[in-house]
Amino acid sequence: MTDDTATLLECDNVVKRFGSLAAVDGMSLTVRQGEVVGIGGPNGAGKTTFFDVVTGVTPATDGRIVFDGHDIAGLGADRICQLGIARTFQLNAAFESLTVRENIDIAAYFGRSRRAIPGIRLGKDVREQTDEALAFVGLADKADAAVGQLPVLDRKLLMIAGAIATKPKLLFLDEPVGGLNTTEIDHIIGLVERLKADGLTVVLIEHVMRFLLALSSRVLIMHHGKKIFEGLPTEVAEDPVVVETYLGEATRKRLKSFFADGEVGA
Ligand SMILES: Nc1ncnc2c1ncn2[C@@H]1O[C@H](COP(=O)(O)OP(=O)(O)OP(=O)(O)O)[C@@H](O)[C@H]1O
Repeated sequence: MTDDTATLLECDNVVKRFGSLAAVDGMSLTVRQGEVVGIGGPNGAGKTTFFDVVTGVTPATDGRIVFDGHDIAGLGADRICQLGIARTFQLNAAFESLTVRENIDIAAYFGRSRRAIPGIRLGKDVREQTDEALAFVGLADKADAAVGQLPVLDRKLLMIAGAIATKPKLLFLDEPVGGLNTTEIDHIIGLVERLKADGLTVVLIEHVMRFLLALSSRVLIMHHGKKIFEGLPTEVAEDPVVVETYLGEATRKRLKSFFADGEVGA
């Protein structure tokens, strides 16, 4: 990573309180163009809340968030998406009664520019973005299926397709492989590798360490709303505080062998 790489996102001392609980407690993060930043940490550490604040799902209590030259703290999720940050959710988020294609059409239509309702008219550009996103994730054959009938992997792919149909500059993935088996995890690793190869900047949350460490160029570990570690994937299991608060000794050993010979369980 060179020093002159463009900064895409700058979060400075971000705080989110729910009553007396500081779910995010002074998080700072810089994301540069083309990076894949992985965020880990125990349940309740504040990872999703941090995503929610940056993507406008919930407003920050305090702090500065600048994306691509825009001060986005306090903007709504629709506006932030239109500026170029797309995201997926930990749990399935889709219009259940609509088809796969209709879901992606909605993302492509509303995710790029301000639109008025009523008056939806899907232009050629929207249809092309939808087709492109469906083909990219491998859901073209299921374009007309009702979302409610999809298996777990396809539902994850649907969320990713919706996100990339907005043509983002920065993609946030919240536990993209939660609940998937090993083969399915490998499938999503391949997909994120292709997004990386296309130059997309990605920030991801994941508990599955082999996913997090295989894809990330830099890793952050959160605990009690704060960043307790930031460094290279190879350094995570060497950090005594991370081992103590999050990984445990068994995972530390598995990760050491992962970097020694490329093998680790989920
Ligand atoms: N809307 C809310 N109101 C009150 N407390 C909340 C709300 N959302 C989250 N919290 C609390 O904030 C803390 C951080 O939660 P968050 O979901 O961000 O953690 P996380 O690191 O993403 O956890 P996990 O890995 O389990 O998804 C938790 O204590 C949670 O109970």
